[in-house]
Amino acid sequence: MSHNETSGLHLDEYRRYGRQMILDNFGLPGQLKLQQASVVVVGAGGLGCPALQYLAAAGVGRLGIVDHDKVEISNLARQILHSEETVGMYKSISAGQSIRKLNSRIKIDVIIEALHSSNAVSLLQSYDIILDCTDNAPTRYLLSDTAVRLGKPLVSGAAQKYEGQLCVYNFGVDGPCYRCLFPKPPAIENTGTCEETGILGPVTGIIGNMQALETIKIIVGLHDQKASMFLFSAISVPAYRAVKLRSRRKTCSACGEEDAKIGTIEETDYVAFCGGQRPNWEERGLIDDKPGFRAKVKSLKDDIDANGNVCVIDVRSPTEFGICNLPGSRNVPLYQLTANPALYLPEEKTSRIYVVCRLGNDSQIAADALRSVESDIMIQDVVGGLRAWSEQVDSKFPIY
Ligand SMILES: Nc1ncnc2c1ncn2[C@@H]1O[C@H](COP(=O)(O)OP(=O)(O)OP(=O)(O)O)[C@@H](O)[C@H]1O
Ligand SMILES: [Zn+2]
Repeated sequence: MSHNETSGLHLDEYRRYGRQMILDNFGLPGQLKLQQASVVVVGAGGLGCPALQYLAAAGVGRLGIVDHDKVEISNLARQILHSEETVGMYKSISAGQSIRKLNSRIKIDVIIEALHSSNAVSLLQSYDIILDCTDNAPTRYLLSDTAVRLGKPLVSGAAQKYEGQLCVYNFGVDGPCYRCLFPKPPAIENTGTCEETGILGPVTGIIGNMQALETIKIIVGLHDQKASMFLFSAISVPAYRAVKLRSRRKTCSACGEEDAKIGTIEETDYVAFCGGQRPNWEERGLIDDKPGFRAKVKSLKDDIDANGNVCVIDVRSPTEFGICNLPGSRNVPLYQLTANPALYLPEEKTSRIYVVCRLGNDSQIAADALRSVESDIMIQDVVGGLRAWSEQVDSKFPIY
């Protein structure tokens, strides 16, 4: 294939990209800007897949894909670069393969790593634009702080249930960062994952596509550089809303004036900032260090096998407890337990209490509450809950 020396595009690429190149204010210069641009997409899930797909198709010259997770069958309803054949494969590899088939000219960096405060700057610094396609609060703050530190725009997407949001942070003369808008992390109860709250695939498709669109606009120079937040709700009329945003906050601890500043990214504990650990963050490799307060399902099983009767408190609702439960476990719904934890300490002598729920989040709250009234007994929540029990210990235990 011949290369057009004067323009920098291959001859076949005129045909390939012609439909976008003939647009007003796009032209050959726009296409060349895309070709020379580098974009890193953090998270190759519901948002990352469509974003990557359109960026690759449009001819962005270099794409980085950061994700440490593997493809699961439950991802296929929305994470459209993965397929039945790539279940079990690392998402970065699976997504990389898909977009490679779509566009063999572009450079693709497959990065199988979780973004932590220790590696964020080094992994992201060589790209022009950063896309936040992740799903958890610590990573959102980490990405925003890193974008501020590196002086790069952050195209951030979020989607849950029937709703989605899109915003470009740290862009333009005085565009705000994520911390300007959300100085405090969301309450822990409001940070559920798609697994917990549900999500409709096309909603992530819309937001992920818009992330690609905003990115292309920034690269080509079509973006008005005014800060706004785009809100989508599939079941509202109208479905779309945009809110103008104020400029950078002078007192912002990340992008504001010197004296209000947070410490370095490397020194910041983003998980602690977001209110402490959620078991699924640990399970999903988002946390480096592990506290002594939790038990893996396998150690609960070993304890039951060795000692027969162990003390297990199940904090799900009675209805859920009625669907399935661990033999010998005692049902104390979360709200009841947290209202008066002392009431639910075991009468018989025991050295250890396990607290379990469906997915391993409520149990952590309950274990904290029990610890606040009892310090002699080892109180542990069961990481991953009954879901993990079914997946790792007893495949006949129902998953619902
Ligand atoms: N710190 C991080 N570093 C790298 N990738 C991350 C980080 N945090 C989240 N991700 C990735 O972002 C993606 C988010 O996508 P999404 O929520 O659609 O997927 P999921 O977590 O597989 O879904 P589900 O909640 O249904 O299990 C995941 O693939 C996840 O691994
Ligand atoms: Zn800020």
